[in-house]
Amino acid sequence: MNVDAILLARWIVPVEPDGTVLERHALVLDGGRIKDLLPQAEALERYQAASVEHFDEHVLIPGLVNAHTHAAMTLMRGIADDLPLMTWLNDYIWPLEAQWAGEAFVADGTDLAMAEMLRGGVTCFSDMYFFPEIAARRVLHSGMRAAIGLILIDFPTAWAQNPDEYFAKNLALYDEIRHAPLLQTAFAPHAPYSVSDGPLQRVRTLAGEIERPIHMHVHETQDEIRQGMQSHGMRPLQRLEQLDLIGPQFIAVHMTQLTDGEIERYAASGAHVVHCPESNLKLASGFCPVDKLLKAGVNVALGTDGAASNNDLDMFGEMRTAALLGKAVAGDASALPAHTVLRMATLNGAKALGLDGEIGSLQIGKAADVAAVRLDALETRPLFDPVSHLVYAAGRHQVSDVWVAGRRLLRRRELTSLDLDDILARADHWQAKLSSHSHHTGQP
Ligand SMILES: CSC[C@H]1O[C@@H](n2cnc3c(O)ncnc32)[C@H](O)[C@@H]1O
Ligand SMILES: [Zn+2]
Repeated sequence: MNVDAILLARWIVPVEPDGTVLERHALVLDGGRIKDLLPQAEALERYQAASVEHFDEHVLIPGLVNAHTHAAMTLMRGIADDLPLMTWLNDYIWPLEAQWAGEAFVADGTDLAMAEMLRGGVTCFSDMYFFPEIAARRVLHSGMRAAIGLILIDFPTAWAQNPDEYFAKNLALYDEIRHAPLLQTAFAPHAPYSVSDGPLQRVRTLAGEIERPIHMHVHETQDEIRQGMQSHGMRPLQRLEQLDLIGPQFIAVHMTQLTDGEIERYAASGAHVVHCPESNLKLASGFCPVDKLLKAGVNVALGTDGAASNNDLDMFGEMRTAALLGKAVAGDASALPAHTVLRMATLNGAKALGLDGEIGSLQIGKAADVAAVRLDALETRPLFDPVSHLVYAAGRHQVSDVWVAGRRLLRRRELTSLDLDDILARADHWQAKLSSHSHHTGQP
């Protein structure tokens, strides 16, 4: 039988149904999908491929899913460090965004983010940022897969002046890209402290009607809880429950402030969590009780958050931090073992986005979203367990190749769809512009 490609790999970690590591197997790709997964000799006997390639020092894994980011914020990497969330947002980030975050900023920042993510094995990301139609256009150009946030916030921005305009633009964007095979949309109301009840009720209704997830920052800091108690007389999660938002379509990002009762109710609701450990650590926001959530049955995915609070989009780093922090928070070295964390960074992200039928594991019939990671570097020798190395020892620079829907977007570390020199030149241009702003405002 004729197929597009056979990838002969030293190891393959399909992630589903369990933590099995397949040795010297072949991944057969055809028409953008995984056609087969079988021992190498059998693959070469059964299939004639346009391309047969050896990955003798590599492990093939499902493409990583960055389940929460603000892609264009790469252009603000390192501009406002060492601050707590609300000072960071109110005094630095929101004023900068008010001045600079227009169409060109979003296009250039999203390209920079996608170049960084592809070189780190990420094939799919869930984005939340202004001018989402521009991000969507850039994602289409790159060949990556993404869930584009249909954003909503109470205050006027360069993108929309009031809730009616936010909804009109979001629904027009949903309509425009609903048939693009690699693009999804998700409602993205910013946070409980920045979106009022009326617009949230409208999100609830629309999300039910057009069957889209709702992606929101929730319980990020203790301050958010205090403010919620003051303004609404209840904790933000309870308010969202009363607004009937919490259910299988809901994706709460951060969740560092949770009581045992809230964990129990959240698990029963079928809603998802995106854990962003590095952003939480850098902003000193708090600790998400990941082990408790997983044990309660909550689907917990992994995200980097934006590059202005992380300060990178490195899902390898995020996996390592999640594993180490998860153990410390649980007070249990057996919490968040390596395979669980790899699953959080792949299948759980896909599940949160409603894409687990399509991506997240190397299962026959799923889309061919794959990353090849070289494990012959001295930093990953000797090797007893490739999954252990992926989470605890490997770095993103060991990613050699990446495919999205069978299209090779990274070939031996070279980007094939994005022009790196041009992206870097545009990053330099924004560095110059934003530096003048910093001087003007006296910010660091
Ligand atoms: C409405 S577009 C997204 C909005 O979110 C801001 N943002 C980035 N990181 C965080 C975070 O960790 N918590 C809350 N808000 C965040 C970003 O700057 C945009 O204004
Ligand atoms: Zn965020």
